[in-house]
Amino acid sequence: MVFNWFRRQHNESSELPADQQQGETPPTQEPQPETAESSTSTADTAPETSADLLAFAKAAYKNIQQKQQSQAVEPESPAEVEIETAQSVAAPEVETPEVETPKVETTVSQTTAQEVPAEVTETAPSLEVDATVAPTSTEEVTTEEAPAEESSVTEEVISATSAIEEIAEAPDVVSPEATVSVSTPEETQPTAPGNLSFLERAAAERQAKQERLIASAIEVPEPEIVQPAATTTTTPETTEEFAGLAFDEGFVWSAEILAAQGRRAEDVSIEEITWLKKLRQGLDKTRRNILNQLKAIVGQGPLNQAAVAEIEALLLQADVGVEATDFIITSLQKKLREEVTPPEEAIAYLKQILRDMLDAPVQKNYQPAFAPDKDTLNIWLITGVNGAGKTTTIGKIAHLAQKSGYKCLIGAADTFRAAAVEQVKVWGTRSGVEVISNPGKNTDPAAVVFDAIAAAQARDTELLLVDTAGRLQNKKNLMDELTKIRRIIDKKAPNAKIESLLVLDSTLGQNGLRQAEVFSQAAQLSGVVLTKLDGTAKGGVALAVVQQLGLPIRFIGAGEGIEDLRPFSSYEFVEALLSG
Ligand SMILES: Nc1nc2c(ncn2[C@@H]2O[C@H](COP(=O)(O)OP(=O)(O)OP(=O)(O)O)[C@@H](O)[C@H]2O)c(=O)[nH]1
Repeated sequence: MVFNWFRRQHNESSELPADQQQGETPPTQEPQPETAESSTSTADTAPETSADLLAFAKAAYKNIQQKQQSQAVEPESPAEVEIETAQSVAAPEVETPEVETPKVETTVSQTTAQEVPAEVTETAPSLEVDATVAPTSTEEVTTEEAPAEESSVTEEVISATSAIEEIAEAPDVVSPEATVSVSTPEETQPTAPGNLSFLERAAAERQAKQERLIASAIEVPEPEIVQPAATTTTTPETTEEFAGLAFDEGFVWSAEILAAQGRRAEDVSIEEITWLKKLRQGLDKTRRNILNQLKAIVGQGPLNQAAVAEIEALLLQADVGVEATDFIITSLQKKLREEVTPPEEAIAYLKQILRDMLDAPVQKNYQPAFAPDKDTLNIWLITGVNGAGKTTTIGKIAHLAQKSGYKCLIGAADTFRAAAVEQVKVWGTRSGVEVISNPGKNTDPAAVVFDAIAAAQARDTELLLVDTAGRLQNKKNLMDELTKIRRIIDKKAPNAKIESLLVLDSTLGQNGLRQAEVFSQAAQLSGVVLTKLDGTAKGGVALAVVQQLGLPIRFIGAGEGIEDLRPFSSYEFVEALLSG
């Protein structure tokens, strides 16, 4: 099953035609349920009290653990996966579409299958902590399960095994890792007196071993790790960590955000939690520095002049922009003047104002979810000034599309800078998506787009991402170039669904907006990708973007890694911005 990141639901099979897939997709809640009156309204199934929410988070954590364990038990021969993925990645220049297409498809499923092993691998260091206690412990475990080669070894193993079993059964003694680790030293074989019977000798050995095991177990540097990490089925503790995922405040918050959107605990995935934690962490600066104070003021009741001035200053500092700030203050004042609003409700209302603002452009041209249409060619032109994160964004979207079951291709049409093509190719390799480029110098970008569309049509590509030049020095040139590209698309792929997305660096705040205005005049923009939201105090620029440009935010980036970009959700964004 492929998780469609764009639609936030599982595709039953990425291979099925769209009409069949719809039938097989399990019904899910809209990602943003709180569009109406009450921001506290949740889906019927969503837990309501904090105790319920904690239980939900625990259940979600346990489910993720179990999924990870079952996947770890059945490894998908990572060696093969790697080889084949590498093959498909390493052959971007192959011309024959018939050969290429199945490869791309293979990459899709394998990339998905690879995720978990990759994540499990990431957790290796924590598991290796045990291994360092007993460097050969892994071998020992293997030996235990495999038939022993020599009888003396067998004997040794039998007694060691029974000792392990006994100790494992004994309460509060030692974790299996520690137990295994101590079984290493072969040279410490007991020297049982020759006149003892075999059973007596074995019992003596067992006794001696047990003593040694207990003694060594006490030496384990972290005695609190008594719980067997790999087999934990008890309720997660706050300090618990599994597969690199800690059950901490961030996990609970993320689980709550998913619960509020009607997700079931068993459907919560490690990737969604990881992303939400990252988003919240990324917006930490904006939240802590500015918007938390805003919450405090709003929570005090009707706004007096001083409070209005303070809110104004706070919002402007967060780069919310004058227009959006005015709108927020006017809406708040109206509400707080009309009725006595307890702090919690005032904050909920503030969240609703922000969500409504962020969703306004989407509601004008209603689209249920921003996603490439299945079984048709979608062409997304990616524009933006150099350094905004354009190339990185293309790579991340390509990765997301692959993972979500779309056949994807990249057209390297930023031919103005030679390095740009190379950079896009690197990201193509990372995401396992082919890049169509023209190696010649000063190639016409429109010609590259032409080739890329031809390749996309030959391969039944569903999403063609086109990198475009981002220089701003000459607005007319930019406009001419983009117009030419649009003309080629209209001619060559008249039925394609076209989006023109502007990549905007959020750390630039209001300055970025001025660039955006130039682009929106030149490029018939249909949406924005907001990058570098991690670590900026200017997260409020998202509100300025929609208010001033009237454009919806389609994706947000919160890090340099391939997983650090996701489709935008106003609900998640506002919660990350305003939840303490
Ligand atoms: N922290 C952070 N860095 C990012 C993010 N997105 C991109 N970057 C970084 O921003 C820098 C510029 O990104 P690019 O993708 O090369 O930007 P570009 O717009 O293609 O610019 P050119 O390469 O100059 O054409 C790189 O160092 C990226 O790693 C993000 O969401 N967070």
